[in-house]
Amino acid sequence: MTLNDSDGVVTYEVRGTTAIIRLNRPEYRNAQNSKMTYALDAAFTRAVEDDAVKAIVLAGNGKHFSAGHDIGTPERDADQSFERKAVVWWDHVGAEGVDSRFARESEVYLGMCRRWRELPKPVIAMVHGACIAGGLMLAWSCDFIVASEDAFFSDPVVRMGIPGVEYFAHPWVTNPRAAKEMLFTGDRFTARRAYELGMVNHVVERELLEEHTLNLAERIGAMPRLGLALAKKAVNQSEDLQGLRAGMDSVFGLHHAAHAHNAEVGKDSLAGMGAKNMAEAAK
Ligand SMILES: C/C=C/C(=O)SCCNC(=O)CCNC(=O)[C@H](O)C(C)(C)COP(=O)(O)OP(=O)(O)OC[C@H]1O[C@@H](n2cnc3c(N)ncnc32)[C@H](O)[C@@H]1OP(=O)(O)O
Repeated sequence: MTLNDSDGVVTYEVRGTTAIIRLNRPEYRNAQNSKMTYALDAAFTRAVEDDAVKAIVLAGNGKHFSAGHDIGTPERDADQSFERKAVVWWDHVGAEGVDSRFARESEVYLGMCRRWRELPKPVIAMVHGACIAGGLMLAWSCDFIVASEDAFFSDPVVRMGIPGVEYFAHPWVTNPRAAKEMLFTGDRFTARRAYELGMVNHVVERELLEEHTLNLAERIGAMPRLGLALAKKAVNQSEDLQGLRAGMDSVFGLHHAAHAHNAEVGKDSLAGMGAKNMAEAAK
């Protein structure tokens, strides 16, 4: 069964006991706007609610897994025009200052990724090509990351004056020194390096990526449902006791200090550099 959301920015397919959700803006390297994020949320919900689905795979169509947040396509989000869905009480504090951006990023970036991390079914990120900034957030909120040899990972947003992506898991999914290297240099970490750091579970040849990931998902899906859900919660709770959740909350404030600084000096944090300049700077 294959279903597309109304705009096709995410596709949904079930094979065996595995739901495969794919980011689908290949022409923009799967740059994420709110339309995609909400479509992704709907796809995850669909997979959770389908009793026949035991595990979920998250992938990207086209050359790359994801180029991160949309910082320049015609459909990119604008804070003031964002159609808020859940953070309704923020609607009552006006929309002239930081509130709009804060509401949007709380919900669409940090909030959604945390919600997906808590899905009661196992989720595997199947990563090929670029997995940059907002792309990391998606991969990190999954339980496993399986990467092809050509995959690379980076968080280059210090170039925009921002201290890392909203879902600030860097020191937990790697280690503090590697996190600083990733942030201070903006360098791309190869799949092998990410594997050595413990960020990635398996690295496989590109041609074998899908087969390997789907086999893994089916194998995991054969485990008892409740056992899996509890084991997932157990590990997530352990990470939170090691400070992940509270750390992210505290860094979210620094993130917004950076946005406020950029606004104060007359820059647009994200669109300011633009995707082309970011791509050029990373070479
Ligand atoms: C807190 C912030 C969080 C964030 O996530 S900020 C976003 C950070 N992301 C980046 O810095 C990635 C920038 N993009 C790249 O480095 C490269 O791209 C890639 C390595 C991902 C892919 O390279 P290649 O395969 O050669 O494609 P291409 O020709 O550079 O891009 C194809 C089209 O996709 C657009 N695009 C790429 N990334 C983004 C993006 N993140 N937001 C919006 N558009 C993007 C380009 O501009 C271009 O578009 P056109 O065909 O119209 O020239």
